[in-house]
Amino acid sequence: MTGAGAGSAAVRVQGLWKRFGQQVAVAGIDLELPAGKFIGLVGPNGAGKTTTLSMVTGLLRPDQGTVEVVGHDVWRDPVAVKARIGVLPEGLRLFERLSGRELLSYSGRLRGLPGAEVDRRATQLLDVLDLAGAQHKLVVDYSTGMRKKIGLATALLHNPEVLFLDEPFEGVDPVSAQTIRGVLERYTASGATVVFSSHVMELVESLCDWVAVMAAGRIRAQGTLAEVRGEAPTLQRAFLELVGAQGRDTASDLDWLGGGPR
Ligand SMILES: Nc1ncnc2c1ncn2[C@@H]1O[C@H](COP(=O)(O)OP(=O)(O)OP(=O)(O)O)[C@@H](O)[C@H]1O
Repeated sequence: MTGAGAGSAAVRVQGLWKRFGQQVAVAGIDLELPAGKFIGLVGPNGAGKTTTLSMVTGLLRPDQGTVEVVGHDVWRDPVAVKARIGVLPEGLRLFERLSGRELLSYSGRLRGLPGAEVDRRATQLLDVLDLAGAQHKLVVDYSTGMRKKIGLATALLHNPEVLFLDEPFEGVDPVSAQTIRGVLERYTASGATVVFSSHVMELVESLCDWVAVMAAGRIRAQGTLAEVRGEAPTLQRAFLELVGAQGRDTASDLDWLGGGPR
């Protein structure tokens, strides 16, 4: 593994902004994500997680600010960055008319890997992700969980230094989630970095050793799980306090629901 070693930053974000018309999606955030960690970017719906990950991975140009991934500027040196990262984006687009095996072969060759090595890695990834039986099926016929898994295999095939995953467990059943989790744990144990977004706190708490909390386009807290949790009993409670959502009385807003007139 080259580039960022343990102790250095895998991702460094400074003064990052993104507006869509009047809507400020990301409001001048600074982030320093340590290398070799399992990192969770958490926040409520609309917090700006996807917009942030898109800018960090070179998919969306920021209005302002800089992003460095393993020491390379994402917008000045995009090829160097893209060679070192794997991305599982939101609303993953795949080549639907290829089989899972063909998709991996194609992706591996696009990445410049030798054919024999692509085949070797593809066989192992298909096996570990429980997709060996479906490898000759067209991707269009894959279920949601299978799509996430083949997307993950594609993102891992070139052995990236940093892996970015936008809601990797959404729509995934517990068995597939466990499989994905096992692969990610093995990957970070080798010194690589995983950055994933989620709004499922229990998941983040059980997987991550480092967390950044985002709300309304700003970073509300970042640090180790223990630092962000602070005195709160769970990350969920700390999160609700950080995003200012605790104590909202939904019951009185919905007094007609259930027992009232129909
Ligand atoms: N292409 C776009 N055009 C206009 N507004 C956008 C666009 N993309 C995002 N936004 C807005 O920016 C804000 C942040 O959205 P974003 O998708 O980054 O949030 P998120 O934290 O990923 O949310 P979720 O957890 O619901 O996916 C939202 O208010 C959203 O409506």
